[in-house]
Amino acid sequence: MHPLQVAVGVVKNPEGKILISYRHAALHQGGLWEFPGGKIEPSETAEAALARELKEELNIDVVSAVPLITIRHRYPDRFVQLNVFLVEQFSEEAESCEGQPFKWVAPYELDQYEFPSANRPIIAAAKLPPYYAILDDSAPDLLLPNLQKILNRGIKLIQARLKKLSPAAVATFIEQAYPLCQRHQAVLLMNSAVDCPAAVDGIHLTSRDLMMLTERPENCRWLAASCHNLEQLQQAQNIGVDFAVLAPVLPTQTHPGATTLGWEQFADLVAQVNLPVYALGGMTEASLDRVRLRGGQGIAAIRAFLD
Ligand SMILES: Nc1nc2c([nH]c(=O)n2[C@H]2C[C@H](O)[C@@H](COP(=O)(O)OP(=O)(O)OP(=O)(O)O)O2)c(=O)[nH]1
Ligand SMILES: [Mg+2]
Repeated sequence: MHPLQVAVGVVKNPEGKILISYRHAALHQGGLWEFPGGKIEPSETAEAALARELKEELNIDVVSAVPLITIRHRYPDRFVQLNVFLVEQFSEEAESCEGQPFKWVAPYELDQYEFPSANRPIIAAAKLPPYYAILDDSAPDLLLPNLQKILNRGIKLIQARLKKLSPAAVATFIEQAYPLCQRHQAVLLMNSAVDCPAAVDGIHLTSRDLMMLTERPENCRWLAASCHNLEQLQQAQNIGVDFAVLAPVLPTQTHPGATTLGWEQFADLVAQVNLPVYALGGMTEASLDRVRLRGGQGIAAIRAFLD
């Protein structure tokens, strides 16, 4: 059976607030909040349906939309494919054209609203930025200067992969790095291979640690995982990981000679799970459009943000 095709917009205004609207109780999945959108007509592209729905529902003219995430979800009574776009460029002020209540909310406030169950990964994708920097300790003296470089570049999501440092050195690093990240409103995750002595914003699981879990660890604000194949991506989805990093997409200096997925397999794997997925391996900031066209959330990199 083919899913019902739906176009959905995560509309973000210049202050970074996101538009949510209330689904009338009589509708399928009614009485819940949603991102605006609706069914794609047989003759329409997803982009055209998105523009039409946002005009009909909110009188918004879409200027540009980029793919954010695609969700396939089976409700007891309906199988849907939600083709979700990020809309940061639009004209006209939003208004309620169908009498539906709507609100602009900060990304962190999205958790306070009840959405249809298919929306959980959409909310993660809406909160997550396009770039994910991996800070490694191959040169321990450069850890803080490199972190500063990444933050100055405006990167808002960072993983500390400190596999060589002693626990004491990790503790000292966090003492300095975490307040710095908070001042820049950046999220700091610690790789699960590191014995983390102090609180940060969450954990990035190695693929090995991911496969050993049977459920999501408690008290973990953000949970990410490294994946290399479908089995790992599915495990990440099953235990409720917020986002995954899929690697290596292209050849890289850090892993010379490793077998790479290539773009086609990246797209094919991403399409099989409902998760925001960052591409890692041979990426630069300029690869973002290519990743988005293949269903990815964005770019993860070790060196690309340090040049
Ligand atoms: N617009 C939207 N639909 C969602 C979201 N999450 C979710 O599961 N859905 C589902 C609910 C519905 O089964 C389907 C959207 O179909 P719909 O019936 O609202 O479509 P529409 O706006 O074209 O409505 P209509 O004119 O046909 O009444 O997608 C979401 O965040 N936004
Ligand atoms: Mg609608």
